[in-house]
Amino acid sequence: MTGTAPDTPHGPMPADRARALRALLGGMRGRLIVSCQAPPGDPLRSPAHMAAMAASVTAGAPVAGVRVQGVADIEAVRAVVDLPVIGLWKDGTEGVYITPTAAHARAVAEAGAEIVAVDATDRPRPDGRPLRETVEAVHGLGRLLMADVSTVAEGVAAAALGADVVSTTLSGYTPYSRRQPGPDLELVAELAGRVDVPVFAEGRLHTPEQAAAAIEAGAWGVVVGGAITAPAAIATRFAAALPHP
Ligand SMILES: CC(=O)N[C@H](C=O)[C@@H](O)[C@H](O)[C@H](O)COP(=O)(O)O
Repeated sequence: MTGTAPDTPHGPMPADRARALRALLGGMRGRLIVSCQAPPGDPLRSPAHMAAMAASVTAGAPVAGVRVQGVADIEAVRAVVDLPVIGLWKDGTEGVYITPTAAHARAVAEAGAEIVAVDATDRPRPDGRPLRETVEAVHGLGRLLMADVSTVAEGVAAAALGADVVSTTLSGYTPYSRRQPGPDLELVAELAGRVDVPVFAEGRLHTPEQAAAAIEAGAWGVVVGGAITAPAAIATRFAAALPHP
């Protein structure tokens, strides 16, 4: 990680704020961030349930932060969890849907997320505006930006635009990226060698061994979702291992 402070559109971020944000990232080094999200239609899909999930996970385990979807969920989690929140807003299900515009990013930041996760893939954005506008909006509100990418080139481009962290979140979810059952540790390693901002491993981390391997591959931290917070997915894996699933 470099010591560079993110700039606001009106000049450099105040030194104390920049120090606080650097400290926040420092606190995630080598550690686990838990993504607390439930898909539409899931019985756990509500701000109250996600707040309880986040509170339960973080009270019982040495977790360095949580990743939370949706303005209402972020506000609910913020009220009960005293850890850094990586916030996002999924709007839609196709193409660029993770915090797709600067307006979405502003709402996520204002809901209380210290880090705003946004789709930074090389696909058309729904409002046709450049990613740079979102980066500026997030920095203007004194927050950090996590670039969710699917390839090395996307991570390099996002870091060059001012993303404060890069995450492998979307590897396997764009038509042109590697598809595999487990995490894309190759992408983690390649990105870690190419960008000088922290790289997070995220997506299909199913086991503690994979999480450790991601750190070994160069990840600053790991973000784990379904393997911890999606009961049906966990139950399915157990059932699938039995003779009569
Ligand atoms: C592709 C996409 O929309 N990923 C989302 C990003 O926030 C979430 O649905 C994932 O749960 C999260 O990235 C963690 O991944 P996993 O649940 O595999 O540990």
